[in-house]
Amino acid sequence: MIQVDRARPTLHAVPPIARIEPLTTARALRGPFDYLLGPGLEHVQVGTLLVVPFAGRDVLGVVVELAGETGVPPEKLAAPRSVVEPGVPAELVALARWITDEYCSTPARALGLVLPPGAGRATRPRVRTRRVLVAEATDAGRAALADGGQRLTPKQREVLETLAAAGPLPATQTGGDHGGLRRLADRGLLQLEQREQRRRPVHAAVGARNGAAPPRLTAEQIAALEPIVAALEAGDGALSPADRRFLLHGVTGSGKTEVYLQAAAAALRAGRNVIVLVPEIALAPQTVARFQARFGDTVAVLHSQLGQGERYDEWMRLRRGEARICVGPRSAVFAPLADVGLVIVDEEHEPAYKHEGDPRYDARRVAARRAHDAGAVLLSGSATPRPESVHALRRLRILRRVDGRPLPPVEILDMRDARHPLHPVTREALGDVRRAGRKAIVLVNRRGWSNFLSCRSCGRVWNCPECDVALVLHRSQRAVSCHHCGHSERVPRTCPDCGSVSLARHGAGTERIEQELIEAIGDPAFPVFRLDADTTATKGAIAKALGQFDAAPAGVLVGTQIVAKGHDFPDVTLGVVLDADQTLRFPDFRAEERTFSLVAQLAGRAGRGQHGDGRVLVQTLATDAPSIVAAARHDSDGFLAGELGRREILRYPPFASLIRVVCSAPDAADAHAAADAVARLVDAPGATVLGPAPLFRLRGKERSQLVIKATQRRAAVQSVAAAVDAVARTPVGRRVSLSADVDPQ
Ligand SMILES: Nc1ncnc2c1ncn2[C@@H]1O[C@H](COP(=O)(O)OP(=O)(O)OP(=O)(O)O)[C@@H](O)[C@H]1O
Ligand SMILES: [Zn+2]
Repeated sequence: MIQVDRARPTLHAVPPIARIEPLTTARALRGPFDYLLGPGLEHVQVGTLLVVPFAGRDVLGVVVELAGETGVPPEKLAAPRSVVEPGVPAELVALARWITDEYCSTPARALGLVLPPGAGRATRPRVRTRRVLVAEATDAGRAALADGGQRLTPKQREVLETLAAAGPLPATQTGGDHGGLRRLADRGLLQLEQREQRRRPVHAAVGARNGAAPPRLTAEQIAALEPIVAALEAGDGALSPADRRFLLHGVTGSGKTEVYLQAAAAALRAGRNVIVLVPEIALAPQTVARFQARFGDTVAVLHSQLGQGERYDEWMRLRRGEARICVGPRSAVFAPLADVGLVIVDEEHEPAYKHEGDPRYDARRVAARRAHDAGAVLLSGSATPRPESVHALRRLRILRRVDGRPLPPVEILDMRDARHPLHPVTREALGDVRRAGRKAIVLVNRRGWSNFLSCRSCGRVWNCPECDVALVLHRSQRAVSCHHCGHSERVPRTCPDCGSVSLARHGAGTERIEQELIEAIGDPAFPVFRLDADTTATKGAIAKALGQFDAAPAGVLVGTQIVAKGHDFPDVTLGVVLDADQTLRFPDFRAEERTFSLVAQLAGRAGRGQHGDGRVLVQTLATDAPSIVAAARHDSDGFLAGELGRREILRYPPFASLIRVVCSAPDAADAHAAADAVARLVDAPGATVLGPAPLFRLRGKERSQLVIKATQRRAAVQSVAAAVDAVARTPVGRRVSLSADVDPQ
């Protein structure tokens, strides 16, 4: 490896040079590095994976540029050792390089996002295509069966008959052994061949009711689809990039998925390929199933719950163009499709689009970038879009549900004097649903039994020893646990400070509400299903629970936010939100947006079927909160206008970009000093630095935070990245871990 002296470049014209980013974790080394492409490597392109000698060992590297000259004397250039197949498309290399700069990351980390499944840092691929030996009868073999001209043993006849009837079969399914098959192959009676076998992922199909035939669109769906299709059919350069970015803002139940499906069909007709992002694969079984029902094997699904072999095969199908639609969560934005013509972002308001590890990318922003680079149409959709998207994208409205029903009326229930977690009106309404044999959904945005425990005599509160937060009681596990670090201990019986045995439980989570509902309803024919992180820890559990609720003739689904996510159950007539202001109590500029979307999304689950109108109840202490009032009126335009006005005054996104820097260390003074040092170094036009401010202790680490508000995003990101790097190298910086998060959620 040779570091180029960029200050005094003496350029040498030489045979092809590959600029390669080695996939190492070292932050200090700044690539790319030049390597000489000798004989046998003429076919190397941008995106080719190569094993290269680097810092005394062999590492995997990605070609990011080809060049005809170099600043390194040619005799000092090393040569790559070997090519590792498959490589990645050049456009994904460009996307990864953009992410490096956009999200304060490193080239190796960003390139790690676009590699084929299984090709981590190892210099040898860990997964490959699976091959099986396949036997197929030849014409001679068929003739031998028919005229008996060839001598065949009964066993040989049986094998040939099987193959003649079934067509090509894996050798193990022919009934013959290996030697026997070989002998028949040698006589030309059958053909033996290694063929690729696809590992096919299986998906739970929840409620894919609409089969493969598209329904007739409503007038509003047609009006929304028209400009999208026009943009897909417009030639290159006919439209500006801004005219290719759409926001489908349709009320819950307005048939947005159908618009996506038909837009995808239009893209395929135009010869282009499609990426469909969903917030979380486990929460989107209906969307996945609808795409598969409509497009069959043209759809590949990519997500982390697949086995590595399945993921590899799906990735290869996309890479080779055998599959032309990729459906998946945020990482599917890196699908290796060529010629992408349409990128869909479903439920674009969902925080799951933000990746919380380095690189801390926002898949919505990456989707916009990828669409821009590919000349593709971007189609984001939601019933409760983010103010950012309303501000930036061409908005297409759908105001009515496909079934022509109005959105259900929403009542706000004042809980300020309540003694019981369920308001009397809520109890009554549940009774009505039970008598009518329908379904209800109850949202409690917190799992566990109660939020915290305190001692009635001395006031002690049980906190996590590692984090500054209260421990939550989980009765069935007989434990109190921390929802931040997972710390868990036995439920206390006495107070260790004063010895009192009188302990108070405060608040109600899903576990307690489940119990309250069972007691209040008291009817085995009206079951209560609970859906939260505790009941769905195992793979496939969410889809299973949703499937059970869907299949039940009647009942209640109680759970955390999961219950409000885009599900389409036709017989839900009541939706209830408990403690609706809980999300407002977070000190976060998105608190209003989150609260509005939670209430509006839950409201959207009710009254979608032919069973008459739905009803929605919102229990809250903050009956006047603008986000709750607006959601109760289904007034998303009013809410968005108010929210955009507020953000403009306060300079929050979309009127500025936010960058958050968190410094954490065992010692609070170190964390604060590091944050302070970063604050002093950040210097970019139009950027203001807020903080340092203390954050609550997490996993035993004291934390200090800065928030940078920037009007010139790129300059601010660069300045923050440089400041963080500089502070990390100081004595105090070595005792602190620093992370920079662009577009924090
Ligand atoms: N034109 C149509 N005619 C009849 N049924 C339709 C039509 N379009 C969509 N549907 C059906 O209406 C139901 C609701 O559609 P869909 O789930 O796409 O709504 P949505 O807008 O995505 O709602 P949400 O925002 O709540 O997720 C689905 O069962 C879908 O198959
Ligand atoms: Zn903890």
